[in-house]
Amino acid sequence: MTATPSPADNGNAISVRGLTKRFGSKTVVDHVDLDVRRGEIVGFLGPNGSGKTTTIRLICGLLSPDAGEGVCLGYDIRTQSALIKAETGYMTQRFSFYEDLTIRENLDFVARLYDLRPRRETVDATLDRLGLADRQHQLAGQLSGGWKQRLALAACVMHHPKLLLLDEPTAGVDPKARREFWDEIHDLAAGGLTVLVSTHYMDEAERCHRIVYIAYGTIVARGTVDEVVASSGLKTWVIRGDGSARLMAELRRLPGVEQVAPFGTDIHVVGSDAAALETAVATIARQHGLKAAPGETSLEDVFIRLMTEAQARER
Ligand SMILES: Nc1ncnc2c1ncn2[C@@H]1O[C@H](COP(=O)(O)OP(=O)(O)OP(=O)(O)O)[C@@H](O)[C@H]1O
Repeated sequence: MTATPSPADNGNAISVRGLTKRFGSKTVVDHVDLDVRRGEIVGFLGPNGSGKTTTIRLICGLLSPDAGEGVCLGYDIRTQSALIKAETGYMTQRFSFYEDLTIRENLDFVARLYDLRPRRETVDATLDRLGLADRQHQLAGQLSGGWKQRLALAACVMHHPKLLLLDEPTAGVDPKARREFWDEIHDLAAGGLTVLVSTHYMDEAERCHRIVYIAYGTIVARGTVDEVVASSGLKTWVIRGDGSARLMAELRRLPGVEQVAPFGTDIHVVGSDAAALETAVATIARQHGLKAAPGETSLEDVFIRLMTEAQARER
């Protein structure tokens, strides 16, 4: 397929403005602006039902927006969805295979579907590229979660897309397989592929070049992980040595304390009023003869705060 890409993308693989989608009376994507540079890995985070999947589908033209506009890979998301799909790999939350076919047979099926030629060489190259060659004759149904996911990724990149849209690709996959999957994603991005990936995992967010946080269909934070943590204005103290429920309950009652969470035998105490937080922590530490020290605010602390704020706005 050929078409002249629009010059309006300014080097971005994705550039959308005011993207809005309603289902019935509910607005699930609400004036979303999003830019993703070519070769960038952007993490898309947010609570369940916040609009991540819907936004991804709008970007690749699987759904049409009720309002808003944009370009993806230089093509208009409203009118050129076939061209976008041809150059995009989309891994959905529940990828499926023929369980009674081997890895090779599954990939061969996908290659036929997309009329990829030369088919045999394309499948061979994909098996090699994703480290699947040694297992090519294993039945898909007998693979572990990590290998199934690798097969799904292979099926998505076999046609050499320019953009990968990954919707919670590592749900239910063990940490080692997740790490290998992310190494693969970074290799692909280093080769020029652009990746937009939705996830609920903090460690995965930290492996993205940039993150975008969406709540109730609205983007409420974006930037590098450090930028998002810094812009939250949250401070964290760590009280060492007593993670008891009683101590946590006492802390929660004090002004300046917004979040209290146990980490082993430590307690992490988080708040946005630095002075009030320090007073609260010092009071409790003194009363109980415990040590307290300033700690690092985690991305998880920031996301919990963003979620709480978004819930309060919705009420
Ligand atoms: N086809 C549809 N018809 C009606 N409502 C829908 C449809 N698709 C999604 N929704 C609703 O839109 C909202 C956003 O859903 P979406 O799947 O985009 O969220 P998400 O952020 O991807 O969630 P999760 O993290 O759980 O995958 C949800 O309330 C969902 O129930």
